Amino acid sequence: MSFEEYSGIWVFIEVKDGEVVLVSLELLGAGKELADKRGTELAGVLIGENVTHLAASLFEYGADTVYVYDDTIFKNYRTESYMKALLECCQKYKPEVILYGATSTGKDLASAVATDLPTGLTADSTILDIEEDTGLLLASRPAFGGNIMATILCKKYRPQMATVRPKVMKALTPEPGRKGQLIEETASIKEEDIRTKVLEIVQFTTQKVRIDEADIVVAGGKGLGSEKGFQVVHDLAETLGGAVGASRDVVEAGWVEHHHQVGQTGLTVTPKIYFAIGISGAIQHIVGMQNSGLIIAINNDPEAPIFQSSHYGIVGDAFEIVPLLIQQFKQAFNQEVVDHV
Ligand SMILES: Cc1cc2nc3c(=O)[nH]c(=O)nc-3n(C[C@H](O)[C@H](O)[C@H](O)COP(=O)(O)OP(=O)(O)OC[C@H]3O[C@@H](n4cnc5c(N)ncnc54)[C@H](O)[C@@H]3O)c2cc1C
Repeated sequence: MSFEEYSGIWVFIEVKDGEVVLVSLELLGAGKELADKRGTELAGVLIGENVTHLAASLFEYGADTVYVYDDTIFKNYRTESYMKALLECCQKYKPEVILYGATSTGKDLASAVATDLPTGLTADSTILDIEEDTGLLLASRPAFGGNIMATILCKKYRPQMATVRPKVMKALTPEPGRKGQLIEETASIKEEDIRTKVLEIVQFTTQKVRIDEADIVVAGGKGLGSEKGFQVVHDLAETLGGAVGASRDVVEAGWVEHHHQVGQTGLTVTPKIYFAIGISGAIQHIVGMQNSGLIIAINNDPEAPIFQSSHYGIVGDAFEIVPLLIQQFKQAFNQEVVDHV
């Protein structure tokens, strides 16, 4: 494999409900730094139905080139169709690096593309850098339960690929009117070649805010005793406009659905504030929330491991403390409203 043929930093642009998802803009910001270091171009790969108009905002967020696959076959995300488009684009233009958001779509697509190319893939990266002279991508991520940062290299294959957690990188300030090169492509895949059909998309209507996109996550654990006891978590989340998270034991008890679960076998969250209420702090939970901006734990056991991973700890009974917090937050918000009138 001749590495000289490969150049350019690419970002897979994820589209949801007709809009570019935030992590793709964050990756354009991160990708721009890598592209500048290598003196190469930054490109986005935009796949979907009726998506071509979105390219304009990608140029404003730093993309020099946008490759577009706009076709009804890409209406809903399906691994086979998106993989085929991206593979063909890779084979034609040979990028040095491809970045994906570590979302369920990004993770699925990246692993399929990596297997088919084949090349290496670093999952859930939180730091990206590149060697200016060799173009070797340095993708770092927490390993061994967050105790070390591992920097993973792909020395033998191109393109190098990484998925990156949402809310870790920063999007550039958009430059209104900035222009780039739009390249419209057509993939050779046909509907009859695709084994999966999307019959229905079911929205989770019970969850007002997604936990992996929320700025505030209020998570509760088995220490709350019952589904009724867990209501304090819903109450605090509602007061703060946050999302409800949970430990696996809570999900297994059936108090909330699996899409609330934080941790190794649930979602990874990086909110600005994470409340852990009645959660012991098992390593499988910690790996899913340890990169939160501010972690506040409430637990009646002063020796609970969760306190070692928290910025603030409140030792006491959640059923006494959480209602007091709700009361204080409500008073503070009311005061703010009064102050603004
Ligand atoms: C392969 C594998 C994968 C796993 N994946 C996950 C995962 O993704 N996410 C996850 O969360 N777990 C996961 N687990 C389970 C994990 O190991 C723990 O069992 C689980 O996180 C414990 O849940 P908990 O903290 O809610 O309950 P507990 O460990 O029972 O802790 C309850 C806590 O509540 C406190 N408490 C009790 N009463 C009160 C009160 N009135 N007020 C305040 N505090 C109180 C207690 O002191 C205790 O610290 C996984 C396990 C395995 C083996």
